[in-house]
Amino acid sequence: MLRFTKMQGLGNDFVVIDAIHQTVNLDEAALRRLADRHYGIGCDQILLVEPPASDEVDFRYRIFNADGGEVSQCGNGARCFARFVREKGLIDRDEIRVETAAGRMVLWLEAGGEVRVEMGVPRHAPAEVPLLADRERSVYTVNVEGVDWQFGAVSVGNPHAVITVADVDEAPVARVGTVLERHELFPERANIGFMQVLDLHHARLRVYERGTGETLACGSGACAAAVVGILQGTLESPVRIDLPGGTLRIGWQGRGTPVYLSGPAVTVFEGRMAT
Ligand SMILES: N[C@H](CCC[C@H](N)C(=O)O)C(=O)O
Repeated sequence: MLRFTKMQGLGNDFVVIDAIHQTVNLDEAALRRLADRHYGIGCDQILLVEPPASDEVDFRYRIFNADGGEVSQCGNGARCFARFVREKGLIDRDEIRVETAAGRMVLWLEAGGEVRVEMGVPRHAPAEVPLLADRERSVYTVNVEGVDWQFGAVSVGNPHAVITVADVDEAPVARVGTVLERHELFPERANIGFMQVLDLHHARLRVYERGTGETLACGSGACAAAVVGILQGTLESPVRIDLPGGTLRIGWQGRGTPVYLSGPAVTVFEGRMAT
């Protein structure tokens, strides 16, 4: 039986598994079943907590989308990871250093119950997003079903395209998100954000996530939207991002500096599942 903890960050939900104190062998089919909301536990992503590969970090953690694909970054997941290792007594400090496939991050469990994450330095060059483009632009254009969509592109450890719209409630998230998530422009596919700027420090956002579909919140998507808005001159740090599941706070001081994400992380239930 596989022991797991169900967690959520603004409704973006996770199955978190301690792969330090139990042997975990989950192939892509097993991961998909685990994430399935009818035949399994149900979640947007699965997080595997592993021992550190070096003494410079406290843990390593791996991220898998509901489609079973492994990815390198998850902002809401990082906060839940921090809450998990602290609640399980796997660490007795509120500052946690972790390594993912995207690199190293530092997380802080804060007094008010929120978690702050240093998400790393955003990357803007097309080859680093990755995005097929001849050069870096603040705005790219793609045609979907006869309509030109303009977007900003950035990697925050995972690829994001951010489209600015007048009203996120009217945005064609599923129709356009489905096409763009797997568009040939994005060699590794992409997370597609639809952002409505409200004022210089405040925006609304919906995200069609790579490998999962639209989620109630996307932490890396909120970081990507804030970075794109700041570079396009429509936002200034700090930025409050309102997603369907709630609000995240982003700070970024500009190119070459890390982006910071703050928000909640909640344990929902513990369980065991036959795999
Ligand atoms: N779907 C994302 C991974 C999860 C990101 C999201 N849940 C977050 O909070 O950042 C990707 O394929 O890069």
